[in-house]
Amino acid sequence: MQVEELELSQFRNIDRLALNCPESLHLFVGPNAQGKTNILESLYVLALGKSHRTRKDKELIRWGADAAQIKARVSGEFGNHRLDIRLTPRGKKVVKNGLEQRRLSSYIGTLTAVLFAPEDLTIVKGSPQVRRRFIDMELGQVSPSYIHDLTRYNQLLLQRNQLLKDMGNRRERINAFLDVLDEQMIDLSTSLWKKRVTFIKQLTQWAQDIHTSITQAKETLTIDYQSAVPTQGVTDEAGYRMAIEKELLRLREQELRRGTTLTGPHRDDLRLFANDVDIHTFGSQGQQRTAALSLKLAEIELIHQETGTYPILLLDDVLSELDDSRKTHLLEAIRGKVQTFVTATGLEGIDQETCDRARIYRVQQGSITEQG
Ligand SMILES: Nc1ncnc2c1ncn2[C@@H]1O[C@H](COP(=O)(O)OP(=O)(O)OP(=O)(O)O)[C@@H](O)[C@H]1O
Repeated sequence: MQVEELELSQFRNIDRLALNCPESLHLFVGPNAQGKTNILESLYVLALGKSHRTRKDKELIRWGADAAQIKARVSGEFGNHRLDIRLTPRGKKVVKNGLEQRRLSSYIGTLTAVLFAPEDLTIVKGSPQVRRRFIDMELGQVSPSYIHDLTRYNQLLLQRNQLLKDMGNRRERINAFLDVLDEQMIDLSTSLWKKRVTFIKQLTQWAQDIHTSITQAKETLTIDYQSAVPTQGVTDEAGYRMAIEKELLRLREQELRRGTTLTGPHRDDLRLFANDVDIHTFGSQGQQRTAALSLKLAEIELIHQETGTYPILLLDDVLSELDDSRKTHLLEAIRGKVQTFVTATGLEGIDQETCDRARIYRVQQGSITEQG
C-alpha cells in the first residue's frame, strides 16, 4: 500500500500542503514544534479515521479556520482509492472513492498504517492502558468486526458503570438490570477475548523471529495475554464465558460498593518475557526497546499476512532514540517493501545510504519545502 498523493488544508499548523509521494522513503526534518509530527498525524488520521494524539477532532483544525481537510490517492495490490476526510467543529465526514462512509468500520483497512513514536518505546514499561490501546489500534485495522464489538463493549461499559454508581443505594432493583446488561457484557467480552488471544498468538510468531534476529539469538521473546478474568485452564470461548459469568457474580457486591465494573477486557493486559524474565519489571531499557521494536515490526508483517498488502510506516522521531544496531535492523526490515514517512530534528544519526534514497523535506512553521 502506498500513498501516491497527499493534500492537506488547514490541518494543525499547516495551511496547505500538496505532496507527490511515489517514492518509498520520505524524511521530514526541522527543529521542534514546526509541524513534522502534524504531517505524520494527518496520515494516521487518513488511515484510522482518528488521531493518535487527541480524541477531539476539532483540535486538528487550524486555529481560526472553519474546517480542515486531508485528501489522498492511495494505491495497492487491490487498486487505487481516493480518500478524503473533512473535519469541522460539528463533526467529521469520511469519504472513500466519492462515497461517504457513515461507519468507521467500513472505512478502516483501506489504508493501513503502523506508527512508531517515542511513547511506543514505553509499550513494555508503560501502563496496561498503553498495551490495550496497542492491541485495539492494530487489531482494529485487520478486523472491522473487532472495532464493531469494541465500540459496543465501551458503550455498554459506560452504561453499566453509570448504573452501578446511580443504583448503589437501591440494591433491590439493580440486580434485574445488571442481569440484562451482563448477558450482553458476557457475549461481547467473549468475542473480544477470542479475537485478542488469536491476534496475540499470530503477532508472537512474527515478533519472536524478529526479536531473535535483533538479539542475535541471545534472547527468546514470549508474550502472554493476561485476562482480568481468572482463565487458568481456559482454552476456548465456552470456557471463557463460564469464567466471566462466575467472576461477574463474585464481584457484584464489590462493584456496587465501588460503583464501577471491576472485570472484563477493559482491564486485560499483556506480559512480555525475554528468556522467561518479565521485561516489564526486570528488563533493562535496551531489552524494553528491543521488545517494542519487535512488536512494531511484527505488526507490519501481520498486517501484510492478513490483508495481502503492507501498511505504510510512520516513524516519529524514533531514529534518534534507537542505537545503531536497532536502527539498522529497522531500516533493513522495511527496505523496499514498506512506504515510510520519518521525522527527525536533524540528519545526523541517519546513515548516508538512507539519506541518499530518501526524499528530504525541510519543515518550518508549517511550511514544507523539498530539498533539491
Ligand atoms: N490546531 C492547530 N492550529 C495551528 N497550530 C497548531 C495546531 N495544533 C498544533 N499546532 C502547532 O503545531 C506545532 C507542533 O507541531 P508538531 O507537533 O508537528 O511539532 P514537530 O515539528 O513534530 O516537533 P517535535 O520535534 O518537537 O515533535 C506547534 O507549534 C503547535 O502550536
